[in-house]
Amino acid sequence: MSSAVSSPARTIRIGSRKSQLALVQTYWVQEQLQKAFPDRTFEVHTMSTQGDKILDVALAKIGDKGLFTKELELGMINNEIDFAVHSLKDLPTRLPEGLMLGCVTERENPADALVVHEKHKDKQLATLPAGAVIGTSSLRRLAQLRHHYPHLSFKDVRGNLNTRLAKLDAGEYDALILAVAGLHRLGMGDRIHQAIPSEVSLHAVGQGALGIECREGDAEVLNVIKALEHTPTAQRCYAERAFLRELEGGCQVPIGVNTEINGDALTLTGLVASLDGQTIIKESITGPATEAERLGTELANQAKQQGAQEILNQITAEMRS
Ligand SMILES: NCc1[nH]cc(CCC(=O)O)c1CC(=O)O
Repeated sequence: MSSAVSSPARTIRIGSRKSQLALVQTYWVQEQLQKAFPDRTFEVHTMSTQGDKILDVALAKIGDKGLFTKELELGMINNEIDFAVHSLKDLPTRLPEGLMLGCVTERENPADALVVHEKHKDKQLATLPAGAVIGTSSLRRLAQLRHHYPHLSFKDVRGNLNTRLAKLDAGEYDALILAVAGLHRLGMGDRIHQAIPSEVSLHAVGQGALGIECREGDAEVLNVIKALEHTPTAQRCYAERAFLRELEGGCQVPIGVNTEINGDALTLTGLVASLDGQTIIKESITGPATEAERLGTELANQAKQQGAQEILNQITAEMRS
């Protein structure tokens, strides 16, 4: 007599960058999925991405999108891993053929944080001395802070969070701007000196959420990762990503967003700034949360009518020269 033995559920291979933040995020995903699917096996496979290797070039000058995602995407296409966990804000708005954004997890606080050198512990952004050196690699943070606080100066900073904080503490900078979410996830929330309000600086598209990318048509994997989807975060991020997708050109651009959901309505605010912080275009749109992408695209077109395209063209030209 033969007994029918069902084949064991296939092992699911999770791809991750090797940075400390990436690993914390990936192990969190693994743990949540293991709880939801106790009979399955989840393995973590780590890979270095281009962005982990090129540390001496200003991020804004590297026009290449997907700096932190390309190797993981190749891993999925070559069937070495089944899905990849990203900080959603590092995931390009256009994905390679055959891959999709399969899940967006619940967002942490998406705001940016001011982290100061010890000697400025009594100061805030507004009261830092003239010429204080703020470390940031983000054109979005640079442009918005310049607009509100023209007395500050800005210097590029690269490397993982620990490296950046060490440079701050060594006196290379007076303060840094970092994401609240990243500091919290690494247990460094005590370094947050001031959460920067959205009136001063809008956050990056997707900031504070994790995005899980997988192969299109892999229904088994898609079904597994969907267990971690947080619908309100997903709707907000789909609107934010559509806004960015419709506006961005070849390089990093100063674009910030804010989203809110009230009942069935989603409000998206989007901002495009010139690098000197002199020109700011800020527009809002409200509509059904179920039509998130349409809202994002419409808002982008609204911003273009207000002159966003000219700002972006000028930045692209400056970056190329
Ligand atoms: N580009 C770096 C990056 N990508 C994601 C985060 C952490 C916060 C997040 O999940 O949005 C950070 C660090 C930072 O911006 O300070």
